[in-house]
Amino acid sequence: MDVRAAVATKAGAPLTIETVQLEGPRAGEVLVEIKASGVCHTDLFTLSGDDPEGLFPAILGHEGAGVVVEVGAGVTTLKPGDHVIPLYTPECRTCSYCLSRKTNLCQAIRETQGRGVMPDGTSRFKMGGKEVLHYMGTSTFANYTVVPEIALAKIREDAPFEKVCYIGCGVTTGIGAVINTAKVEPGDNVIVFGLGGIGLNVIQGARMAGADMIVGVDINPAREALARKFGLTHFVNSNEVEGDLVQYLVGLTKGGADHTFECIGNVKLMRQALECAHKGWGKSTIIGVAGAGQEIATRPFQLVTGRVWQGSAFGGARGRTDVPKIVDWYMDGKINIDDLITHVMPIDKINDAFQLMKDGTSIRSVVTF
Ligand SMILES: NC(=O)C1=CN([C@@H]2O[C@H](COP(=O)(O)OP(=O)(O)OC[C@H]3O[C@@H](n4cnc5c(N)ncnc54)[C@H](O)[C@@H]3O)[C@@H](O)[C@H]2O)C=CC1
Ligand SMILES: N[C@@H](CCC(=O)N[C@@H](CSC=O)C(=O)NCC(=O)O)C(=O)O
Ligand SMILES: [Zn+2]
Ligand SMILES: [Zn+2]
Repeated sequence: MDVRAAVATKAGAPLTIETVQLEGPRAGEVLVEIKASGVCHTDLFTLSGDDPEGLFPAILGHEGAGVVVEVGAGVTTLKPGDHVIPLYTPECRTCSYCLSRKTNLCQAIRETQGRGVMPDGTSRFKMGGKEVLHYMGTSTFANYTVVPEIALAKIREDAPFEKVCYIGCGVTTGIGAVINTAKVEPGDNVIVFGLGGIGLNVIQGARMAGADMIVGVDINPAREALARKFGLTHFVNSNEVEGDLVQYLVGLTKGGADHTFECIGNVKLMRQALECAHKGWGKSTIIGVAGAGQEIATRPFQLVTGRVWQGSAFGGARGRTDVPKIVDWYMDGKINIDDLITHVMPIDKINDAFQLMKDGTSIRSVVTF
């Protein structure tokens, strides 16, 4: 079938809207009509050429929501008409990672996903007779996509696609990092570096967890007002801090934070986030994704003296199990998504969504089909 997709032809180039041929679902796969997709900083990161796994030409997008159109042979848990959110972290429930109960990083299809192909090693997308690659196993910047059954969360049918698509990455990543990975406790002091589409959800999660001080660090002063609505208690514009930012934050939190989160993807800030965690017990969680060749560093003494450095992918969430529950939280008014979706536009305007992100004007843009 012909589908409309925003194609990333090469690193650094704008996406182009194209008619692409999509083959139907093979065994274990599902054809999904994508109704809406958020644009995450990770899409921009891969498009920029910084992603060591970035491959072109490809159809990016990993924050979608839509409806099942057709299922391939052997698919038992989904049927046409079901509403779904594609998962870049699948949940097969049978691999050793899933069965360990120690991680959400299901590895059932990770190798082929990283090569931009379906689990059988081929792509379903073609343009002008040539293969176009999948991205993160989801490729939601197309009005139809094919996704493995294990990478689809079935969600309730009354949830609006334009809002809950954001649960496909940003909401779950931010709130999940607080609840599942860091396990923030009532009364904890928290510092969040980066108040964008992820960091504001970390703030929202910290408030849900009952944190006391919730400090946000950003260079964009426009982020303060919205962050306060989500639970921020102290805003720090790092461009305005005189002297050492780490010392300033340690002073503000009277000895360091119980938990810090890096939500930018900057290795220097990852170090600062670790070093302003409390001596003896402070935990620093890296969420931001850094480019090829970037490495983190600190004095080992920072860890010897009790700080813990860890990371979080997709908020530690097991997608098929947890995503439907997060959709319920939204529908029950327990979490705020609406105020974070600052721009909605047709897929034809997707390059505007990237520009708004680069300019620091948007929190989340959602493209519709
Ligand atoms: N680990 C995971 O599972 C996931 C990781 N990510 C990553 O999280 C990071 C954040 O993504 P988004 O929130 O969508 O990006 P965003 O662009 O919406 O937000 C980034 C924020 O960082 C701020 N910032 C930039 N440079 C700064 C600096 N030097 N000091 C202080 N603040 C600064 C910006 O002003 C902005 O508010 C990205 O690296 C993204 O790739 C995103 C989703 C999932
Ligand atoms: N491909 C990159 C790393 C990209 C990355 O870290 N992705 C995150 C999700 S970011 C979502 O917006 C993730 O979950 N990673 C786990 C994984 O298995 O990919 C690189 O090679 O550095
Ligand atoms: Zn993302
Ligand atoms: Zn698995």
